[in-house]
Amino acid sequence: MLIHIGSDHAGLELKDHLVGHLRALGHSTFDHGPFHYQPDDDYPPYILQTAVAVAAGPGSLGIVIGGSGNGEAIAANKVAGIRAALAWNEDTARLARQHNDANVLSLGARMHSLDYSAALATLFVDTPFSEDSRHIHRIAMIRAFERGGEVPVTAAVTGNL
Ligand SMILES: O=C(CO)[C@H](O)[C@H](O)COP(=O)(O)O
Repeated sequence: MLIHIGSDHAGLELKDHLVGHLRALGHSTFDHGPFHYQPDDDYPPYILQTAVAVAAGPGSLGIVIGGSGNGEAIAANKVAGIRAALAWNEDTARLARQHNDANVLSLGARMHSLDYSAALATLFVDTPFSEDSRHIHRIAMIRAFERGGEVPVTAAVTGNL
């Protein structure tokens, strides 16, 4: 599998660690930087470049990394076609794929050890989407909103009118 990866200064060490880890598992990686430690660099350019590459390459996945992973998930989710999920334990990493068909994993490098983050990345990459109809339906609603800007109306919402 091709995995695009990007970070900022706070995620640089983990990014480099994950590139080696994922390659050792047989995956291809595309490193979107940064390539040197600059303590005042900004995450949006690296993260948006990573997310755009994932959106342009169906079947590929992405991993974005910062100190918390919050801003990285926010930025990646601005790219059409991206479903980025912040994972902080095994369940959230697995469910991001099973329920959300997330194509980008966001990690907070300051929240976990290198080894634990690598375990979360492995889980994310190895877990398939469940293909359950309820999840397909919900993701389709998000995609329709992304494309047309229309908020889906549910039975519960209609009942409040
Ligand atoms: O996680 C992040 C964004 O969500 C950044 O990595 C974090 O904000 C960087 O912090 P600092 O500039 O203080 O090193």
